[in-house]
Amino acid sequence: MSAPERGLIQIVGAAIVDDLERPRQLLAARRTRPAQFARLWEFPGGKVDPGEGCEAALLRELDEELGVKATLGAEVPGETSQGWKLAGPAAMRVWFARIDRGFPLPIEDHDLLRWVPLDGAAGALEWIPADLPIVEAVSSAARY
Ligand SMILES: Nc1nc2c([nH]c(=O)n2[C@H]2C[C@H](O)[C@@H](COP(=O)(O)OP(=O)(O)OP(=O)(O)O)O2)c(=O)[nH]1
Repeated sequence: MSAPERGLIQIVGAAIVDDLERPRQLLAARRTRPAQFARLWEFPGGKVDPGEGCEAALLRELDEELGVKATLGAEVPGETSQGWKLAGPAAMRVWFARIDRGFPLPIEDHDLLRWVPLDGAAGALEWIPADLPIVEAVSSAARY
């Protein structure tokens, strides 16, 4: 996995879908903090720890935040090697993911989880603004 470059904070996020082969539904999570993002919807995930690989970090975050063991599918490629540019000095790599074990619950950082149809997902919820192009890319990557 590529190490963080040029001081950008590396974030990883999961587009959890009902089925990696024929995705129809996306699992969105509503943040509780900080104030600027509270009540906005996002991809579960978080910061990559120093020395940690991006995919390992994402699997760890999904376990901590939602209580699930997941398998990652394809990456949703962003504009840079560090993924999609977020607000501030941060970028997020995003992978499709499928839950293998556990029922997803908002254990940490979220107060609600919701499955939304991939078709129209960007308009279905109030996403973190930086996530909108990512949600659109996820929806179109899943179209077949
Ligand atoms: N997880 C996640 N973070 C996002 C998304 N979009 C977006 O702008 N962000 C921002 C919000 C935060 O500033 C940052 C992620 O940090 P975080 O707070 O989730 O990471 P963490 O759980 O490891 O945090 P912490 O324990 O160090 O506070 O990226 C998204 O879709 N998912």
